[in-house]
Amino acid sequence: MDFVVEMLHIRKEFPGVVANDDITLQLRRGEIHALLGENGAGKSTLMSILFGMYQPDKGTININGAPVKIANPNVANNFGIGMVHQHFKLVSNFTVTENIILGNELTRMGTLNIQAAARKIEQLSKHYGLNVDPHAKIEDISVGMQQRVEILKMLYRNAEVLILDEPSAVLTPKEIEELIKIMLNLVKEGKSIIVITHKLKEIKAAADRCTVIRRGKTIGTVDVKTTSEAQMAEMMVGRGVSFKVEKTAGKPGDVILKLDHLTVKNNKNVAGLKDFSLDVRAGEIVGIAGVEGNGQTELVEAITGLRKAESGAILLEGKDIVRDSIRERIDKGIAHIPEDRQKRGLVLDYTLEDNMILEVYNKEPFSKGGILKRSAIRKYASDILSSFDVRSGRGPLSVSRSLSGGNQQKAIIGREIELNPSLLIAVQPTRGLDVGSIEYIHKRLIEHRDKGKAVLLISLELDEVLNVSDRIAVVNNGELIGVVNAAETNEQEIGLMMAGVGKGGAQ
Ligand SMILES: Nc1ncnc2c1ncn2[C@@H]1O[C@H](COP(=O)(O)OP(=O)(O)OP(=O)(O)O)[C@@H](O)[C@H]1O
Repeated sequence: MDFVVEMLHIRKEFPGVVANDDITLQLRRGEIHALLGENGAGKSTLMSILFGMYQPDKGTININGAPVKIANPNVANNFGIGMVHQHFKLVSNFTVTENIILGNELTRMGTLNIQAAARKIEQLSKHYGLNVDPHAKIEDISVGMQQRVEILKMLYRNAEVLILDEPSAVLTPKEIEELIKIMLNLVKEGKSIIVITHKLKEIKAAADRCTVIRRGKTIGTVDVKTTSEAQMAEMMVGRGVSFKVEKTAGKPGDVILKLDHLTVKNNKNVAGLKDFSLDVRAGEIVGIAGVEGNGQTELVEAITGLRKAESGAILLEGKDIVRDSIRERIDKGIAHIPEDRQKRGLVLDYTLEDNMILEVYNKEPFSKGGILKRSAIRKYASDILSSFDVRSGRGPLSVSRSLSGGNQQKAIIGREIELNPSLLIAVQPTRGLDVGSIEYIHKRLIEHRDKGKAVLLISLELDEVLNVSDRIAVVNNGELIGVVNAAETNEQEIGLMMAGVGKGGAQ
């Protein structure tokens, strides 16, 4: 068999955790190979080893049949291996071309030949159907386009093996479709791809084979065509997983959050949210459906106090909070699971336990007279971490940065739900989570609702909005297009409304 990469019996240990325990993955030339596993199963670690960022404690890597040592990412590049990380590594005020050639500059007699580089990038972009403008600035292009720049960066360096780490987590459904097309184009041209993803649907649509790992161990490699989504999910989690969200009808009570003709400016200083009115009641989950960038960020930031509202009112349990500080809003009962877990959700260099008390450290029993009470903090944090199954090497004492992305997300969700807020704002709560964790988080959101609390769910996953919400408010271009009952609508109707067509009536 023609394997371009073989990772055989790989072991990698971190303090307190064996991230990879005898893992084997063999990549055939010209295939798309999915790497599937729960949050913290060891996927990123394995790929970081292949990309030369970590050295394995045991095991061998063969490239084109010959054993190699990949000392660092430059060596990986020289072996034809490229990687697109979950969090892109682009300089936002540089152009596409400048980013791509960074560290690999074409020079002619000592001067940078940017035109030649731009021409090469244009050719590559055309050849692989990427549609990237080499002269655009990173800060002006969409996330999907930025990801293509990362792909181009690999191609520019002649990568033969492309590693994509959860590439669809940041994309809109349409961008995901385009990415799948691009991946299929790449393998048609002879490249080989390893893709880490939690989305079984995408594995079915794009991958040839799938290797499943669980808690650091290989469970097996399967042919995607002949294996169902449910079978793959079961291999991954070790039990059957329900894809359907179980919930009874909501029992909406008093209005908890009232948005009254709210207008909020976006970063470009024009109205990103326009004259927006919506009620969220106790005992209900209201989902916001919309294509990314249609006012969701402005909406959430105005409610949480991260952004000023231009006009209109925000009432929490009947009282206007528009002029309240962020802390005052938290104290009044608003909790927020933010979209960007690394920037807004966690202080990455703090321990997990310190992150668990970010909003309450100044209260008893966590501090008294300005002195932190460690034992109370540790107990509080440990309880959240075990109830949300946050897996890490040293429990509450783990540095948050060392956690896998999905476990970071679970820690944030646990912290916010534990505040028992009257209004929980959940933005993309299950982004990057495995199917088992998604099932659990959905259950907890519904439990929170059933305690008589209000939940505002903002998600780009239409399935999630449809399954979890009681009512769905659709936004387009910063305006409310309509509100519909989740039980009485479907993907088509919501999709049309997201495009700005039609209005529901369940306000
Ligand atoms: N640098 C590190 N130091 C200590 N522990 C680490 C480090 N990197 C990873 N780990 C631990 O190794 C385990 C595997 O993590 P890894 O990031 O490989 O998981 P993953 O499968 O990619 O998860 P996810 O789907 O959540 O991204 C986790 O328990 C994580 O906490």
